[in-house]
Amino acid sequence: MGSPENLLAQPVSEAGRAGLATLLARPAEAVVALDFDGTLADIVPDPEQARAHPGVVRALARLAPLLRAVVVITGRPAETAVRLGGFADAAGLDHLVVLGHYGAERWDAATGRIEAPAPPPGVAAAAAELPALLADTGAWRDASVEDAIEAKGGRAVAVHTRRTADPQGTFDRLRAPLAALADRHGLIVEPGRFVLELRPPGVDKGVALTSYVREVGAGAVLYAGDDLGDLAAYAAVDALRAEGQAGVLVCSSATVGEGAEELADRADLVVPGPQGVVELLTGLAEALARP
Ligand SMILES: O=P(O)(O)OC[C@H]1O[C@H](O[C@H]2O[C@H](CO)[C@@H](O)[C@H](O)[C@H]2O)[C@H](O)[C@@H](O)[C@@H]1O
Repeated sequence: MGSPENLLAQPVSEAGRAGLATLLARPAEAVVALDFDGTLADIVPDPEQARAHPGVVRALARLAPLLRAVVVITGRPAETAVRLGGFADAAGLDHLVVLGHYGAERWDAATGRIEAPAPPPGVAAAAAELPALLADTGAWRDASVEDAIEAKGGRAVAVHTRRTADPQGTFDRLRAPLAALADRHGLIVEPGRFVLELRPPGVDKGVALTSYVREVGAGAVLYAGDDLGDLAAYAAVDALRAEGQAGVLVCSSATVGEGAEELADRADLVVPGPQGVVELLTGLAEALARP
């Protein structure tokens, strides 16, 4: 019989292989951190129709009890990710944490409660200007402006171009006007897969991940993501590795193109979308459960 590592796909980098070996040797010190859309949930045209890939809850429930912690870090509101993920009251996930809005919000399965700061000023005012701004671009002839705007619980507002006739062209044309709108209201623009999100500055997935790793005293971290917003978490894992911690960077290659190629280039391990992430999580659980 081979070693536990041999049950799993091998990272391409030396640092990734060392990170995986440490995670498997000392799982009680390890955190597995996961993005939601594109990593745990397949990309779909309507954000409200996204769901955790079948097998995610079962794979996480097998893995979580073997590790220090499992955390989901997402641009979605925490409540949305918990609902779309089916994470509430899931057996085996009683210590799951979901950090929503890039870390501004936190849901703990242990309490079922969400901690969230007051809604940031500027979001409501920026959102009120969006319909007219989007209509003026002329890009929404075949799609609805209302369907393009995701309210995100009043803490951010996202503009989706996936359902326009020219998703990339519309995305490119909107970058400058949305940056100006965000600036006028003290917000920043977070670009993603055919989405431009106006949100408050001051937090990102890297800040959220580092703070969580320190909170639980982890010595190893595996982070899996698929989009530009995950690059901050990649940088955080690189910084932790520079401090001597173990780290593995996983890219879920949910869809090719869409602007997130840098993630695949920087990853230690590329897996084919949420199905590949489920297989990786299941493989980790099986390797760790072996006597
Ligand atoms: O941090 P994440 O969990 O990856 O969330 C980032 C954004 O994901 C969502 O948009 C993406 O998924 C949609 C559903 O599959 C898709 O239609 C869209 O094109 C993608 O960009 C979400 O709607 C955004 O609010 C998140 O910020």
